[in-house]
Amino acid sequence: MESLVIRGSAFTAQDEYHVQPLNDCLVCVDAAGWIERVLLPADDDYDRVLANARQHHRLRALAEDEYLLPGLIDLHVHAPQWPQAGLALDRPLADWLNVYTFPLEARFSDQVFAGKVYQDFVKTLLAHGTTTAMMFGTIHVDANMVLADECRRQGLRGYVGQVTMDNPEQTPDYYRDHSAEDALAASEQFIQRVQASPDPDSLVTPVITPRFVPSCTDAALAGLGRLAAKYDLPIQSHVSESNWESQYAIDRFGMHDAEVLNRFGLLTSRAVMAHGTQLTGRDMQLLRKQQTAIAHCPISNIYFGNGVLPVHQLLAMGNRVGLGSDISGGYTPSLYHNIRQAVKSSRMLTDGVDSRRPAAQRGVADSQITAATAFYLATAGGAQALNLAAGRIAVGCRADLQVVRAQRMWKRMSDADVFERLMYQTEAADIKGVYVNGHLVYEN
Ligand SMILES: Nc1nc2[nH]cnc2c(=O)[nH]1
Repeated sequence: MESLVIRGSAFTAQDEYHVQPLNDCLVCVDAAGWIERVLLPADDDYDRVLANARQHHRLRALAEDEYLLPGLIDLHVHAPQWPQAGLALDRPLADWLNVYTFPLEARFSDQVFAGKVYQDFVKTLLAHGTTTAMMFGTIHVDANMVLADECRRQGLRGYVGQVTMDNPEQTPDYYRDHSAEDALAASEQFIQRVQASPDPDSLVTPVITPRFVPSCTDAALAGLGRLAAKYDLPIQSHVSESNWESQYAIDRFGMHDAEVLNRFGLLTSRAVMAHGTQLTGRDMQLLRKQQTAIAHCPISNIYFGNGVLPVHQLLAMGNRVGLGSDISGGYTPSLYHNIRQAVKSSRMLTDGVDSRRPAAQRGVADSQITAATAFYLATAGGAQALNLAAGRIAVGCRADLQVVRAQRMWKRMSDADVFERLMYQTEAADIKGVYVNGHLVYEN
């Protein structure tokens, strides 16, 4: 017997390029939080299930201007950077890290401060329709436990990483793991504490998190590769984010950072690498071979990326791609804003931006993506990257869902028009309810 039935019209990604509208459907959620049936009005059981849910007060009937969508999956976000979202984005990456980001992250040695920030941050993600987030924490085990606990308390599906950064040449004295051994011990301690904490809904997963190649010694990278294999855990890092970062790996290792990460066992089918704007064709093939996903962070990439990720080409090659807000390289926690930017950046990549060149030589042909593809990245693509049964309104997926109110529905619109309106105009105020594992975790 279902414990919740949601009646209304819905949209879900059918594949990388198409959206499936589900008009006036019933989404039936079982007691364990899985979608067990999706019924359309023409289905035999529809009237019986509807009447039954009504009778047992298990029905949520959406208003005419409300739509059901899968919860969004943020594949790359730095939780401790929430207090500086929207600051200092004119600085180059290395400068932004040293002057703004490292001093802020160092403050998370204070658990009270961590508690304040993480409570607000988790609430804010849910309020923007994000139901799963893959997050960097800091180097502090206790503060990362505060973040893990906050995810469980508020009902966010959280992938939480104990950050490793032990290279004295690229990290400041006041914010660094003292040695590779210390860093690995802290990571293992965090893994064991998360895994020992009660978590009936399996909401929190620890993540192996080398910050990026420059901030880690060889010993730390090698040890993290071993820990990921020992505990069979997801991995997150940055890859080829900027010209500077790419060149750094070439200077230190004589190879690209994707190859470095692979050499240390850090490119696996459970790994998610952020940005990738400077990946070469060979790097992309390596990621595809390893089934390592890329977290596309289109807003952040404008500031730090020195280029646009060719999403269309990556999907056509069979690479796994999802979407990330990259708070605070990106200024907003809204994946809706990132969906829009993903489409806009892809169009600029196609057309090029220097109008002094002949039109045919300005851009990279056939790079544009549609809102349907950007929505795929933020839902089903993210779920695939995490090997998670979620991100779609379909039988066998977790009931991670959001109810969104569409704006200005004064004229009859096709399903395609309604979908596009939702992608381009949804703001946090329009998100009326959010479910994770079938539990209502946010209501507006
Ligand atoms: N965007 C971004 N890139 C990084 N590279 C290393 N650390 C960071 C970070 O915090 N944000």
